[in-house]
Amino acid sequence: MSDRQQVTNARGERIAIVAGLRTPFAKQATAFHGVSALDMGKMVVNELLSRSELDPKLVEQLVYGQVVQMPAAPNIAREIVLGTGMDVSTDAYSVTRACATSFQSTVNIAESIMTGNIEVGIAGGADSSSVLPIGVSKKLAHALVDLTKARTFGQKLAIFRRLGLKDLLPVPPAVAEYSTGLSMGQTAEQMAKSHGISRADQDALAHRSHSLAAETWASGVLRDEVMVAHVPPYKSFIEQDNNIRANSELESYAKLRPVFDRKHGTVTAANSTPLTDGASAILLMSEGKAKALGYTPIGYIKSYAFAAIDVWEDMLMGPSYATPLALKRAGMQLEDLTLIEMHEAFAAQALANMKMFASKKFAEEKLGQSRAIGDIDMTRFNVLGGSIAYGHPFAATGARLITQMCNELKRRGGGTGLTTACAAGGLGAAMILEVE
Ligand SMILES: CC(=O)SCCNC(=O)CCNC(=O)[C@H](O)C(C)(C)COP(=O)(O)OP(=O)(O)OC[C@H]1O[C@@H](n2cnc3c(N)ncnc32)[C@H](O)[C@@H]1OP(=O)(O)O
Repeated sequence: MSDRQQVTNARGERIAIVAGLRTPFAKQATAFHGVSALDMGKMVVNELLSRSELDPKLVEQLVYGQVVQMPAAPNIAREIVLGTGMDVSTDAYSVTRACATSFQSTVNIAESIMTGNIEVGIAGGADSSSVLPIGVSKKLAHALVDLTKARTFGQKLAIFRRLGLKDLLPVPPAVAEYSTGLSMGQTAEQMAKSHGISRADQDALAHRSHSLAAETWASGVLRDEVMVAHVPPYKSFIEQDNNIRANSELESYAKLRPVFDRKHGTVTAANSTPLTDGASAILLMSEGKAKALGYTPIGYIKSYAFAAIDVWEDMLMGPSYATPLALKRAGMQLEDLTLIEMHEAFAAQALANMKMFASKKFAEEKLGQSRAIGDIDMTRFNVLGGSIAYGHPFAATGARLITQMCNELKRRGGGTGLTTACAAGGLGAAMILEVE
């Protein structure tokens, strides 16, 4: 069996990315405070359809995701269809793959096109860190269920007596690994220590990210892929990501105290992604359908791969496992790529992955291959800045990376670009895009 992946339908047509769009990304409890992931998802899908001038009836499937679930609307994809101008007969389902969720939704639509089940679909993801499903303690939840079964006043009183004051406190969702209890930030600390990533290197990468993202916004190129979002009840709007720091001084990064290991740590608010609100969406079609409808795709999917590793150590190392698979499936080496876009969950995580890309030992011991994945040339790496600056609404990030990569490759006259992300659960995603 060949290692090469055939990302085409039965007619040999490629999977075309026709357009991509996102809302601006806003720091927690700022411009999108009170706006749910579902509402942001509706905004972006509506605007994508309107900008594409596509008859909604032609969209056969919508696959969407969110990481922090809204219990009242568990199938966010279907709610988007029902809450926008889309046709009610558009099939819709939701997926989750933690921070790689919109890589997954994009692949789901691509695979539906590859099998010939559909010709046109929309993928994406949204997350809100401001509208959260605040839960109750396990003891209170247990008691509330028991209360529904209690028949007498005495039985009800006995149930209340089991509860202490702290059992009544609300419980927000944790940005932590379920099976280890470690937060993502603690995992980043762990990776900084096991891979010898210095505080100075982390701060320098974060500073680079902000500086490049600020330059990119100033250049005006993001206007094509970032909508102006009018925030319900439509008294305010946000037109630009609000976490990016233009003209920030590297010295100010060094002054911050570490957050996740206050005594010996190196991971700070400045070299981590902030908690963020936002949504993104991508319109995909078979190459033939795109052509028939008169669209010029912004890119095509050349290969993709997902990988999974253990969660106890180096859990955010997914790019180092998924990338070699995607490269092999594309029949390429790292140095063949025009650009590389790696999700920066934390500077420590991105730098640890970059170090492992260059390590022959890692390749031999962990990947079973004699050659290192390759040295990352910084002139091709996250050239427009990364998630540390733009922010990271978990499920929306993958589609941001894919869209931004296609548009930047196009501006550079075409080529191939790798987009890759780590995700909770020890997962990794990689997708290689080609642009003419
Ligand atoms: C697979 C994955 O992607 S895993 C990743 C999942 N995501 C996460 O885990 C989110 C991680 N991030 C977080 O939890 C939070 O952003 C934290 C805990 C790191 C920081 O939260 P907060 O303390 O609320 O951050 P906040 O924005 O208030 O910044 C704290 C301080 O640092 C300062 N600061 C932040 N960034 C910078 C910067 N780039 N330069 C200088 N100062 C900065 C702020 O101005 C603020 O200063 P102040 O206290 O004087 O006002």
